[in-house]
Amino acid sequence: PRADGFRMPAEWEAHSQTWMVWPERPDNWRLGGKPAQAAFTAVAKAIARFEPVTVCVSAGQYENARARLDADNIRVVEITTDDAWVRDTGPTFVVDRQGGVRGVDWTFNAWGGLDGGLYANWVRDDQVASKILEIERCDRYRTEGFVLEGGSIHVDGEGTLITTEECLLNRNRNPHLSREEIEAVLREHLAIDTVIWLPDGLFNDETDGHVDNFCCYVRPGEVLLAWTDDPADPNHPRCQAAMRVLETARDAKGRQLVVHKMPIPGPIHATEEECAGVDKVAGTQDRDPSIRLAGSYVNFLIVNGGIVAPCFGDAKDAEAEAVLKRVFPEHEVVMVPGREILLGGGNIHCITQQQPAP
Ligand SMILES: NCCCCCC(N)=O
Repeated sequence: PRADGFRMPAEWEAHSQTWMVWPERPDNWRLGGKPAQAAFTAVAKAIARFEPVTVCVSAGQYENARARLDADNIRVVEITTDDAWVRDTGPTFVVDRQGGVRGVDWTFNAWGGLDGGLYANWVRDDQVASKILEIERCDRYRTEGFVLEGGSIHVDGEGTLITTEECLLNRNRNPHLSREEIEAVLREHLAIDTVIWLPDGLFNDETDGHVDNFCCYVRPGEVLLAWTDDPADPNHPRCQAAMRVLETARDAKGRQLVVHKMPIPGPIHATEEECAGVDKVAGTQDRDPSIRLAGSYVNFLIVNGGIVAPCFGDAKDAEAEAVLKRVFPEHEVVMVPGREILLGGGNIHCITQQQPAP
């Protein structure tokens, strides 16, 4: 893409729409996905206030999804997928200066394949990016054999990318490549010059520490980092290590970074009842009340003129909303319940994929 004049725009640059996929697999979503479908519907309707939304759904759920997504700005199309994480299975869109929009179709292996992956078969999810690009008639760059999820990277649109070593250097993604070789693929595909490597992402993040659940860009030169001051919290050393990197980093323009802090909700755990509603299937990640969930207010989506962020019914919800309003004074901040999405292992950024305007 870089050689063709394309780059990955920042999330705050104008969108033509946002993509989502309807949840249903009963071994990841409790009660056949019904509570998650309600949560996804609320997210879709919140986004649709700011920009068009396309929701991809299976044939079996088409009629139900179409009926429940009853808003003008929401289109519903039928495609087959394995699950509903379009941040990771969808294309990473790239744009040029002449109004061109194309997509990078990364190889997907369910967050680790046979070495820690979250479900046993991911062929359909590895096809999602190309199906979306077909629907949009966008040209496609396929990175056959290079595994990456969109949730594991954030860019400032000016040549800098932030990611985590925990994910991109994990042996279950690209064990055949060195850090330098991975950086070279990112530089070429996204037209970035500098990679800022945070050591680890959020504690117990089943994606192996996706950056979109831990640290994101607010504007060029300014980032938002999940933060705790509690030395007893297992996130404490992770936050400290990330801060040390961010304080000494220089971005592609040579800027030092301003680091805004975002509180971490919880600790949040699934209840016995919530876990009882999830099918047990060999090869699929198990759900247990003893496991602390990787809840994060950083896992929000920037849309045209708005911020759509998760709330958790947590004591820190109000503080999180205030932080978002402070760092995004030009955007309308909308908080949408995120617990049902978190029970599936991610949140609002993970279930969305923005398509930049030409
Ligand atoms: N159970 C699968 C969870 C995947 C979460 C995706 C993400 N970007 O966080």
